[in-house]
Amino acid sequence: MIELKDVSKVFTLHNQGSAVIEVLSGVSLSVKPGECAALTGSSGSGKSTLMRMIYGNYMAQSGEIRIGGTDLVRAEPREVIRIRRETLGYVSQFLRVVPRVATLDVVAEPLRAVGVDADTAQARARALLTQLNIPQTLWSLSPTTFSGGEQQRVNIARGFAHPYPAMLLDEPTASLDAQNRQVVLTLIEEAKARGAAIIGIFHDEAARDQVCDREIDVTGYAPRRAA
Ligand SMILES: Nc1ncnc2c1ncn2[C@@H]1O[C@H](COP(=O)(O)OP(=O)(O)OP(=O)(O)O)[C@@H](O)[C@H]1O
Repeated sequence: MIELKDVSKVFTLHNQGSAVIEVLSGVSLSVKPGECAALTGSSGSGKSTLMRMIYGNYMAQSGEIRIGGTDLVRAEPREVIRIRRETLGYVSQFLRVVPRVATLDVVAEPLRAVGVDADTAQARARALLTQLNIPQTLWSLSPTTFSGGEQQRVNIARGFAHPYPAMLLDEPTASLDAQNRQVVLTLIEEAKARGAAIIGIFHDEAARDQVCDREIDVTGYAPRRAA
């Protein structure tokens, strides 16, 4: 479902004398439906960079990034947007708050975007917000003024609303209390059970051990330096 072949990433810092930072080279990996792989490796090894390339936020210099058969490295922007809407979900730690939109609609939106009717989408949003312990009194308000932890949970609810066949999770349990952390781990296990292919970054080792089937050490893709 998620397949990378010989992917590399070089940053060129045009505002700093065109300094070149080689981060990753020769990344080849494949994650099957129902499988969760954790990206590991030391700080600065390129875990977030790899995740952002798979989502299409960073351009890969070479190689192929296939999501359900489509190569995102060569896809038209319109196709990338379609894949993000239908196939590839991304859950980060932070909610990009949409001004003036009620929390219930923020969470239901990914389902509405793929054509699910309003009642069904809102029912799913209500179930997720309840599961993630967001008080009902907040559902009709915009999450702009919510606490950091509440925004994070709204973001997780939104990220799990649509059953994406592929998902990227960036520290989904960071800074959650024990109860909500367990809810997120259950959502990940449910996503795997329905066949989602998942790649995640988890600094929370116990969470990683509970939901991930294997680890991919990104340090192994450091570019070879000339001696
Ligand atoms: N937008 C960017 N422009 C230039 N360099 C970048 C950019 N993003 C990341 N880098 C560089 O790429 C390298 C890898 O960074 P990245 O954030 O992917 O590491 P990481 O493994 O996720 O680290 P951490 O565990 O500390 O979050 C670092 O040396 C960083 O400076």
